[in-house]
Amino acid sequence: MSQTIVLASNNAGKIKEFNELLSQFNFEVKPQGDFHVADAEETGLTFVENAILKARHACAETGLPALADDSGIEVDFLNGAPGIYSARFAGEHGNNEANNALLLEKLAGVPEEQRTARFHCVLAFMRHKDDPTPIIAHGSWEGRILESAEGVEGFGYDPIFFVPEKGCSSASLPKEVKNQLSHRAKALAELVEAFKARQML
Ligand SMILES: O=P(O)(O)OP(=O)(O)OP(=O)(O)OC[C@H]1O[C@@H](n2cnc3c(O)ncnc32)[C@H](O)[C@@H]1O
Ligand SMILES: [Mg+2]
Repeated sequence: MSQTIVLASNNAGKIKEFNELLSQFNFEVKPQGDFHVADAEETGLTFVENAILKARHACAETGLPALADDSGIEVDFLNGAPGIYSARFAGEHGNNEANNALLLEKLAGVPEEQRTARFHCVLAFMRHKDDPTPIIAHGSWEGRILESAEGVEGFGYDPIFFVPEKGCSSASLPKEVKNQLSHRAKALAELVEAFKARQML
């Protein structure tokens, strides 16, 4: 399938990772910004609902198939917060520094074994805005919240997310390594299997 797919995201960090992860396929994936698509309203209560809302919005605006990613970090000590609200945890959408600072503050003094957390990524692929069977894929990545930021790679919560199997923050990993281990990489691998099952690849 060598077809244009709209990537229903305005997050530069995600778009970069998708370009790296999808380079092995022969779709042409263009970010929705190329079509001047603004953010969809994320009014869902689950990653799945929000991913569908974003994909449907991009399909409606462009008339093309769309792939959306709704993701975030779930912290056990905070009963799963910030979860679907990860992008706006500290109030202003996409203020990574404020979000990280607030998360560190909420975990101040909490011992290491209680700082467990995981990233989630839900992908939704829709062929058109009325597609009644979106393809949904999910990946997660286990780790814990550090006591201070480390590393300059990645985006979002990466500087404060400790990756046990590598012994460092996800912002300290080379992008190729994050792209092998991450929630997004796992979700994309699942999406590829679903595409194959539907003979779309
Ligand atoms: O909705 P779009 O336009 O895709 O962009 P967004 O930034 O609003 O994206 P989300 O609504 O899915 O919110 C995801 C939040 O989780 C964070 N996040 C998701 N994946 C991440 C990753 O791989 N590393 C670090 N932070 C991540 C990210 O920084 C955001 O704060
Ligand atoms: Mg968003």
